[in-house]
Amino acid sequence: MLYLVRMDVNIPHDLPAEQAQEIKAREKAYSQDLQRDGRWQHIWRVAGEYANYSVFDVESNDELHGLLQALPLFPYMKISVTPLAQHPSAIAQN
Ligand SMILES: O=C(O)CC1=CCC(=O)O1
Repeated sequence: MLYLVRMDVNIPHDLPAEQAQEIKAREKAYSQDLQRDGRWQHIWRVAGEYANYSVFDVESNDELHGLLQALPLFPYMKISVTPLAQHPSAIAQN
């Protein structure tokens, strides 16, 4: 199942810079592991915003929820999820 996910990141200004850097490093490693195993298919920066659009390919809502909840930046994110279905005019199937 495919999901379009938007993540808006809002790190509090009073979080120590070193701690923020450590969380971002863990976020990157976590994200890249999921990209390598194919479940995090795309990640795009929203131009001009501290936000991304991502596409996940997972088995269920519960699996997606588990992956998102485990994001190191999860406590500092607003996340919106859009389930994707096939478009009848698409020439490529996912
Ligand atoms: O910077 C972001 O958009 C948040 C994020 C998600 C995965 C990652 O590496 O950074």
